[in-house]
Amino acid sequence: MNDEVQKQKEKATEEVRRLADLLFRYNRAYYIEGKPEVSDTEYDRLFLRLQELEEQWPELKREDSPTLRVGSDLSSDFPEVEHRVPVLSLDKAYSVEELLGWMGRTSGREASGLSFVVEEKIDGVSIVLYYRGGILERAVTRGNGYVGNDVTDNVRTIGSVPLRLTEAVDIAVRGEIYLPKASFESLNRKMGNLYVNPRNLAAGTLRRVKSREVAEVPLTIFVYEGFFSDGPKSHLEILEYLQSLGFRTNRRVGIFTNRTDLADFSRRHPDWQSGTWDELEGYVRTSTEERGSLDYEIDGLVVKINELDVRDRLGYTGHHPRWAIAYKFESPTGTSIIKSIDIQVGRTGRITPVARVEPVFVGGSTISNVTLHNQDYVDMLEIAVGDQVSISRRGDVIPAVEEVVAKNESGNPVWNMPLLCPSCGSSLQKKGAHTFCLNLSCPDQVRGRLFFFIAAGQMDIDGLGPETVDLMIREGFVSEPADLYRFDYERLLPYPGFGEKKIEAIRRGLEKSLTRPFHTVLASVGIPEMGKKVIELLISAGFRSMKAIYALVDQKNRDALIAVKGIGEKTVDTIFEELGREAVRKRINELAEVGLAMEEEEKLSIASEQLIFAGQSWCVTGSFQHFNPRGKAMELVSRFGGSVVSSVSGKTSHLLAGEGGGSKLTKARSLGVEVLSEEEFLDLLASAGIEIPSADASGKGAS
Ligand SMILES: NC(=O)c1ccc[n+]([C@@H]2O[C@H](COP(=O)([O-])OP(=O)(O)OC[C@H]3O[C@@H](n4cnc5c(N)ncnc54)[C@H](O)[C@@H]3O)[C@@H](O)[C@H]2O)c1
Ligand SMILES: [Zn+2]
Repeated sequence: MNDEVQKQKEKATEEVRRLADLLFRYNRAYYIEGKPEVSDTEYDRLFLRLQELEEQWPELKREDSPTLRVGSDLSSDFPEVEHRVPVLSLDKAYSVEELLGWMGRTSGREASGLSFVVEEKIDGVSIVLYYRGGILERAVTRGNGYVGNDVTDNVRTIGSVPLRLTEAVDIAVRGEIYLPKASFESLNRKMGNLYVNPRNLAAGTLRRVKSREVAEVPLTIFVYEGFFSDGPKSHLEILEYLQSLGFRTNRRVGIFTNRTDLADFSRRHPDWQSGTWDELEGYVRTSTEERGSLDYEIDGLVVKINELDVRDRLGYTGHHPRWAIAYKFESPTGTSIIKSIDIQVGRTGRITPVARVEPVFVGGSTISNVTLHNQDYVDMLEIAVGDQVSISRRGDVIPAVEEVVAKNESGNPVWNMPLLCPSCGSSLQKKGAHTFCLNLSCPDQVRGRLFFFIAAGQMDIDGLGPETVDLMIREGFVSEPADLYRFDYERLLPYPGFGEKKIEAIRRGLEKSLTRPFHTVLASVGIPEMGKKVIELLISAGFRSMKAIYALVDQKNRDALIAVKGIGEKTVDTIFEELGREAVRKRINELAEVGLAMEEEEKLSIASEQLIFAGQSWCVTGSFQHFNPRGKAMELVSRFGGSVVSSVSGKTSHLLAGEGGGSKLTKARSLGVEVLSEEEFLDLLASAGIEIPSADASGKGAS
């Protein structure tokens, strides 16, 4: 060996050692502590580099190399059991070319050509279910691939995991347990935003020692692999068989082959995508685009050889099967530096730290502010000013700091909440995960409350915008919502920009807002936990007036509220606490005095033939002549039996598209959602005898 080569080898030895040490450490943090130290992209980069070096210098490959094993998530809280089937990781591809290259190589030797099944790679927690005689015997985590943790009691609480199959078979099944995105957001908010993503929350839940706590989290499962002595000959047959046994499988599956019997596949599974290899690229593109609209997180696609005899021949490495590969999506994550951390005072007095970061382009937009939620979140991630952090933005979700990538070098300590409110100077107080300013006349809170009150979707007061209200607060003219109705607007005349006309418009807007129904008035007050949904539940449960709601609180009748389906204990506690506060009651009573509704009017009953939107799911995009804001069109949809969603997905049946509809329109077209113009929508309403508002009735947007 000449000197140059010797030198290179020494360098490689050092790098291999360093990479292996790092990957061991990151595995531990990720799988065992559930607190990743680096982003997945960074982890994957190091992993690939190690693989590359080991290929170049096989003699440097350690027996315990992280590339040879599955990262272990074994915990000492649960008994360990041996797996009876291989439970491994997956080999990875990062581009469609790489994917096709792999498909070409693996099928090269197969004269007849193979077929490949493409599944979504669910970003959840891997689980193996063992059934004996058709009865769930054991549920075991992946562990290190050979030994896993027995979490049967916890998994039994998951409704979609069948405890008894339709046939008395002995079978091992692999699947992914996950938490739907929608449940994650609300649940995590309740837990003080302790988890960075649904996977972490699901993993944390499965490791709870008390199964009763697991049962409270709406986990669900997709199964994607079955092991049994005989039966199915292909992966498609496995999926069909699993379904017939009562398992929940993902219907979003594709099959790609250059074989001539492709038509048979599509006949057999009309709901599955099928095509030739050439069509795979398009499928990957569509899947990538649709990813944000799914109710679960996926981090890629898994491509598997369909023919089981070929699989058997190819077998496994210690790390992954040779007959499957994961195509990983580009992660919607970027890194940036925290320039400063400010705090914001919300309308309820809640204090939120916000990181100001160097602008970074993530998931389709430039981000310069990222919420840090609360002190607990900051402490958990150990965030300090000057730190380099990774920031993610998944789908429509608000941007989040996922982790610290590199600590600042100036020695800045982990950020700490100030002791005093930046707006009013009162002492802050921590309640649960959050910190509050308790001063009800705190200027930021007043501003937040009034802005909320007048906003579109709440009282929606025409002519009265945040700038005017801000001016009035600064001048000390208003501090309570009712003040807006009591103020003499003539007093604004001396201020620049205020003429008779404008003041008349404000008056008209306020006048009109006096007709808003009780549920809108109450929601506009902005009482914590008393949002539109809860108020709707209260009203349908018969608590139709402020008087009736006060009576509940005064009689301390918690049970009556808890009995309302959809209202939880925590909500009841908060409602009781809030409505017990003198300042809150005063605020509401003043609104009654200025003439706002304090009782819900009886709904005119709607004839069943008018429920023209029943069973439909509508979304809206663009702007309209007759519906301004456009939510008014959606109010009609829900009044006449339909449901309304904020983004287009496979479950959306109709899109109402006005002037200038953007990505929702494109997406709706690609998903085959029925698209209606404003004119067509009006025709539909007219034909059902539903009264149509006159064009631009609100006067907003008119010049
Ligand atoms: N950030 C970190 O510090 C860190 C540390 C370790 C691992 N990681 C991440 O985890 C990855 C490796 O982890 P891994 O081995 O647990 O998972 P993986 O990404 O290699 O994927 C394998 C897993 O995918 C799951 N899966 C979901 N849907 C599937 C389907 N339809 N068919 C088959 N399998 C399906 C299975 O549970 C399987 O075990 C790395 O690439 C990295 O992104 C990150
Ligand atoms: Zn304050």
